[in-house]
Amino acid sequence: MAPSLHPLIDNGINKGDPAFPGGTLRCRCPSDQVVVSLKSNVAHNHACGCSKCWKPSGALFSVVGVLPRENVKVEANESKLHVIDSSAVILRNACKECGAHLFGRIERDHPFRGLDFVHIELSDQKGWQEPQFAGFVSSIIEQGYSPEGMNAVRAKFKAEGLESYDALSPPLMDLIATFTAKKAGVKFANL
Ligand SMILES: N[C@@H](CCC(=O)N[C@@H](CSCO)C(=O)NCC(=O)O)C(=O)O
Ligand SMILES: [Zn+2]
Ligand SMILES: [Zn+2]
Repeated sequence: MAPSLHPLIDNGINKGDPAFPGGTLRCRCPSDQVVVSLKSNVAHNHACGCSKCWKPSGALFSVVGVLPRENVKVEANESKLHVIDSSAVILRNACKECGAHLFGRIERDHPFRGLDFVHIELSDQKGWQEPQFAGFVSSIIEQGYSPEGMNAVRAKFKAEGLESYDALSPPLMDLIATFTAKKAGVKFANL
């Protein structure tokens, strides 16, 4: 049987609406949900196989995108949120009761500081940007997925139209490298 990558990918990807203005995320509690409003669509939405991003049960990957942190606002039940690992680069604010991650924020000097990481499956609205690529694919091995199954995982992403990377997509890796180079005072030239 083909592995379950993520419910938003397994049965075909629904294209988002480029004009989608944003919407509301709710945690998975049956009542007193944590509610977060997002005032824009997400960008760089991707499947992530890393060990820290929140995955629905049974899925090998999370689906996570970014948007400017000023577009993210907790509207209800903020007291239920806690940071699950304060030593991580991305401070993931999760519901203490249901475990859903509402947003991840970076406070340290980092190329993605200013962007929050969110899971649009916590919204029941349609139009969010569809997944663009799969990142940190090999990381699922670190969580116990058999290395022999990796060809099937990458083939399934390909069949759904997504490239697999073992870190992030080339544009994001270029952003990280540019940040690192500028910080080190590197001068760019066409060598
Ligand atoms: N093999 C590791 C990789 C973890 C990792 O570097 N994850 C990335 C991507 S998360 C969203 O794309 C990252 O930036 N992590 C920073 C953080 O998680 O705070 C593993 O699987 O853990
Ligand atoms: Zn909850
Ligand atoms: Zn991740």
